[in-house]
Amino acid sequence: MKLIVGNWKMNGLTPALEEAGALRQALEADPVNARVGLCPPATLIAQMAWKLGAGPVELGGQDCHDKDSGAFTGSVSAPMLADAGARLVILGHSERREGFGETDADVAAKVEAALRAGLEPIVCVGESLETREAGQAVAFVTAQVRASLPDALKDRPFALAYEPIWAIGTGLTPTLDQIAEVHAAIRDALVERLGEGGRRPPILYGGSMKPDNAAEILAVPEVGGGLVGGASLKADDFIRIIRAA
Ligand SMILES: O=C(COP(=O)(O)O)[C@@H](O)CO
Repeated sequence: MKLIVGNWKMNGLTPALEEAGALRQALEADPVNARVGLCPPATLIAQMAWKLGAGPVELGGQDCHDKDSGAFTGSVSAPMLADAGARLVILGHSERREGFGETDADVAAKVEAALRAGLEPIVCVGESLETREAGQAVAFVTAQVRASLPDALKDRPFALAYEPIWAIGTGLTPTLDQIAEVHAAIRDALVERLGEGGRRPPILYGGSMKPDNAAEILAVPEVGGGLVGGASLKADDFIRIIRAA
């Protein structure tokens, strides 16, 4: 079963809760054979948890601190996300790695924090355009996989997300062959890193996934779902992607 997760990034005020309600209603009226997650800004998680109830949409955070509590002004911990109603958390997104200087070691520490809180991490990796043009995409991404995943993941549920940085929010996407090549390499790196535990996690694709390209991307071998940005903000678009799964 594919896992389709929406990442609202820093978008969404209280009225956007209606989109989550519309998503729940649509999926309850016409269920899909896919797991669906939504990661709104932290400020909306608790209200959205009421809106979504025990329905078919799981809630997630977009980041967490690696400590459970303490003097870290402005940060949100994994136990806080879980307390608000989240079950998932996106970690190591390129917008965190690039914009906030997060290293692979930082991401691994956050993954451990997420696991302590009972959250299911979605760990993001992906290369820049410069790295791809230098022919280093596979080497770069598999190095990120090896260094961002702590041993604790061996027997815990989690997902990987391959998100080429140059495809995020640009309307550009890799070719299907390029996606297949990187996803196969990620699977090999997962098994090398975590043994048998590396065979199970879904490897999502993210980066300009839209209603009109979702079906072909989701059909690529080893693509276990999608991590969707802009197209998850409106329930109608997001539902079309979910139905493509
Ligand atoms: O960043 C992502 C892709 O964003 P798009 O707007 O879909 O290009 C991914 O994490 C989903 O947010």
